[in-house]
Amino acid sequence: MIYTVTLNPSVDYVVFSSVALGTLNRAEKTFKFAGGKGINVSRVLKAHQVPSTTLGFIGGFPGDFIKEALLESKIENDLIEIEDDTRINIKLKGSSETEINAPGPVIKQQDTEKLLEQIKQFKTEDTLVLAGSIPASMEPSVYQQIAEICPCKLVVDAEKELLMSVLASGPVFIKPNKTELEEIVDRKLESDEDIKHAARELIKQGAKNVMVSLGGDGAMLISESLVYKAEVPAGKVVNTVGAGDSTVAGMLAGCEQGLSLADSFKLAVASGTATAFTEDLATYEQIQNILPDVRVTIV
Ligand SMILES: Nc1ncnc2c1ncn2[C@@H]1O[C@H](COP(=O)(O)OP(=O)(O)O)[C@@H](O)[C@H]1O
Ligand SMILES: O=P(O)(O)OC[C@H]1O[C@](O)(COP(=O)(O)O)[C@@H](O)[C@@H]1O
Repeated sequence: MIYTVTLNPSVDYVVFSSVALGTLNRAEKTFKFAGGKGINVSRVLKAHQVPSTTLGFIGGFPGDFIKEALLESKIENDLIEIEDDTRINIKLKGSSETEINAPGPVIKQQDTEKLLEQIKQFKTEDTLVLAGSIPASMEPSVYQQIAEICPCKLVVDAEKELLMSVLASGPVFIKPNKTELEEIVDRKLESDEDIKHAARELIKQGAKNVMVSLGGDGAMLISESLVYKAEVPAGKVVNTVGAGDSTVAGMLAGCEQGLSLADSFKLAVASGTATAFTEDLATYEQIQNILPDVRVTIV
């Protein structure tokens, strides 16, 4: 089983509107989606017909919205109910994309312990996807703690210290975007060669594979001995929220379906791009339509 863990889920409130600060703006259209990185990974895995169970903390009316959405999509969950409200993140789609992600609810120590107990029960053949930020009330060491007790394969998509803290546990893959990788190595990455070297620094610290997403420039997959680059087709970008999560889900789906590393990577990038070209997360058909136009090469 694939378990996705989202410590800080969100309702994503997507607002298509021109934005002028300090005055009234009227939106053209709005959408509410069940979000947060692990939840998005589960939703796109579902599109690939790969089952998963989503874990984490959920509370209040935004929590009810997310549970309802998971139920509707027939995604299993073992979410822990908390008293505080799950956050609402604002995604403004004007002439450019602006995001405001909230800090998240208060998580009590006893609830963190419940989650750790759930994770300890996983089997060696399971996969745990640990993704996204942690609520401001949680200890930053929680990712490291989870990685250390996790008895199965680990996949991580998170920023800076959270990501760094799990490397020693040997995640099978991690997915920083280029900006996140630059922040980690504390320098600008101008070329594929620069990205490769930066990714290999994380491999030296324990990561098995590093998938670096490059927005409209596609992605790179770097391991100790190989480097793949994927280029994406041109298209109309509608909403990139969840594109990175879709990439993670596509990679997992490919591996789960027994595809080669290169073909899994191709499916990952097609999944990310298909999501960037649509309002919500991509459907199976949208991903399949993009797939033949993704070009993967060894660099
Ligand atoms: N402008 C775009 N055009 C085409 N594909 C895109 C675009 N932006 C994102 N994607 C796709 O989504 C993937 C993840 O996007 P990225 O922005 O790098 O990740 P994150 O959402 O984690 O910041 C990319 O590797 C690519 O496949
Ligand atoms: O946990 P964080 O880092 O605040 O990110 C949460 C946000 O990221 C998302 O999961 C989207 O992530 P990506 O665009 O990186 O795929 C949203 O659903 C959510 O609002």
